[in-house]
Amino acid sequence: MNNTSFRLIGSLPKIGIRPIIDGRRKGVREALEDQTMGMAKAVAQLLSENLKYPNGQPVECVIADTTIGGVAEAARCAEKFAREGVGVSISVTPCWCYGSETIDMDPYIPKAIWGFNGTERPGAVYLAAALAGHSQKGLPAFGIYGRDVQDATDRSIPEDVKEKLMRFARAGLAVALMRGKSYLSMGSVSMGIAGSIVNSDFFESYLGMRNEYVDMSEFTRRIDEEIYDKDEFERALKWVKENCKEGKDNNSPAMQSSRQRKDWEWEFVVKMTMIARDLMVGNERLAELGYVEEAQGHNAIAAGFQGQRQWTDHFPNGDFMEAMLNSSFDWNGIRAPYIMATENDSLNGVAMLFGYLLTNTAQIFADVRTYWSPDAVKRVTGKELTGIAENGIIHLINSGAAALDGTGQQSRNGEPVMKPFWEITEDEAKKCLDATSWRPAIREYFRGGGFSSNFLTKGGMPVTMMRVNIIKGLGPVLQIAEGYTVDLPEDVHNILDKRTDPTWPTTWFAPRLTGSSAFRDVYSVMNNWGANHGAISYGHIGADLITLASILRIPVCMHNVPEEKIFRPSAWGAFGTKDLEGADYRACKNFGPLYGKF
Ligand SMILES: C[C@H](O)[C@@H](O)[C@@H](O)C(=O)CO
Ligand SMILES: [Mn+2]
Repeated sequence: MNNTSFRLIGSLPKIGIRPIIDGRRKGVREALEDQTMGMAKAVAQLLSENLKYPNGQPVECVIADTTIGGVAEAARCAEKFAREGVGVSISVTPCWCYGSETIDMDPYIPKAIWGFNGTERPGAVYLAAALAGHSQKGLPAFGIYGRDVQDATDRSIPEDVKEKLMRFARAGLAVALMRGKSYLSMGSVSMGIAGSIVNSDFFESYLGMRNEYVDMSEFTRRIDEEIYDKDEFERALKWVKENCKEGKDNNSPAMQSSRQRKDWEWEFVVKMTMIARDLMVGNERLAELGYVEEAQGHNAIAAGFQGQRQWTDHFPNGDFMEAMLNSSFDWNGIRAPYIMATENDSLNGVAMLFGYLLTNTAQIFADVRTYWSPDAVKRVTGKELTGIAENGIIHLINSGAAALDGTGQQSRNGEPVMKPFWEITEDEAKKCLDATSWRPAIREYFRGGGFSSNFLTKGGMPVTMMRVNIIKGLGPVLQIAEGYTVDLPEDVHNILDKRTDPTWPTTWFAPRLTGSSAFRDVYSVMNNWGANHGAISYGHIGADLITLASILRIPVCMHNVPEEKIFRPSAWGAFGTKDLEGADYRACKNFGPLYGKF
């Protein structure tokens, strides 16, 4: 296991816990000290036992030195949190306390309040008063209030409260982790794809991120001038020869490259992979080799590679680089994935980043290529779609950036999964590699050659497809479709796959239908998708995405998450409670992007 790959600059954000108390001494406060601090400790324990940073370490919680009964203690807490690098705050209280005198006023820190549901003391009354204060001051906060009354002596956290604490903490940490990091654009706009017109106003205002841009000629420079670790290169090439099997060449004989050229292409794409990684996060070895500036990297938590067409018309394509970096393993062992968008589609890169930061798992990048209705499948294969595929399927397929974790060759309790890197075994990494062949790139598309990863995702995995789009005059919106990967009968798969580019990785996706609007049927899901790409994350993470989007003030324009799981700041209720989607738009517009005007 190797956790050095998440080596971005900036310490990992902690979760700050603020125990809030009734400030009246000589009876009230003293009687509440233990219970209040007890709640803070219980929340800290819950979160640090259950949440992990992208490097696999447990999330760190910091509790204020004292309970907070008034503004002086609130200020001391804020000072401690700033010193400790707190990025997310949770206030807890079992009693009445003084709203605006005690709340967390930092506008950039996502915040939640848990008000104990008891009646000896009115924790819920404080919760309501503090949330009203937050709303009135334009500092939206999440309210957490257990469904069932607890006894004053009960130190446990009820299940419904746990679920909300965890959902808020995962989303809040994602916000804090991306802040101050970069999206590195390698190259420019790919084939006119709007998502690769990288929009720094969006990254700065909505994500608190910055943009770095390098020309793809930087790859040529580093290859020609040998600005990479040559020892690592030798090791990497040997590993690639042993672990990455070259697949059948689908090019016509006249178009096929010579063995000698293919061997050169392999060396070239391995170098590209190392160089892209070094550009993203730096590499101390380069400083030892005399390249001190290059050793720094761009502090990139996500990146994109233009590839098509100027690069791929001449040089080997970026498929190997993108697929390997997005995966949880390479010649350096099992490690955190690097988030990289193909075709420099930064908006899909952001969706991948959301999925990654919420789950710590590798992501699939794909074209949302074809809706196959049951009738169309019947017509071309003579077969009926059955089971979860019975209403039709969507073919997710793109050369490039799908992580090899997307083969579905990792497992938990006998089921296919995509795991955080620290849970992946050597055997599972090997299985993902064995399930992948590297097919010489189709030269009609990729004149410079290269190798495309080819695999078929195992069916039966719960997954979430997501996508950010920017709409002029409105700003960014998020789309979410939860569903499952599907196993098709082999003959059906072969007929459908051969109609496309069978050298690319395929995921058959069946969204979960709700019977209404965009989820009326599978066709409507495809028809409502806002762009050519989607990012696919393991698990049903739609509820977490909705919480995350609300913190960033990105409205969700399409989702199939059950209403009881939707958790947004309490102020959202003031924009309407009947039509949650409309209320989300109004609330996001009213509060505006977290980091300032778009
Ligand atoms: C090879 C082709 O240009 C593909 O890369 C193209 O269909 C896309 O992926 C567009 O998003
Ligand atoms: Mn594409």
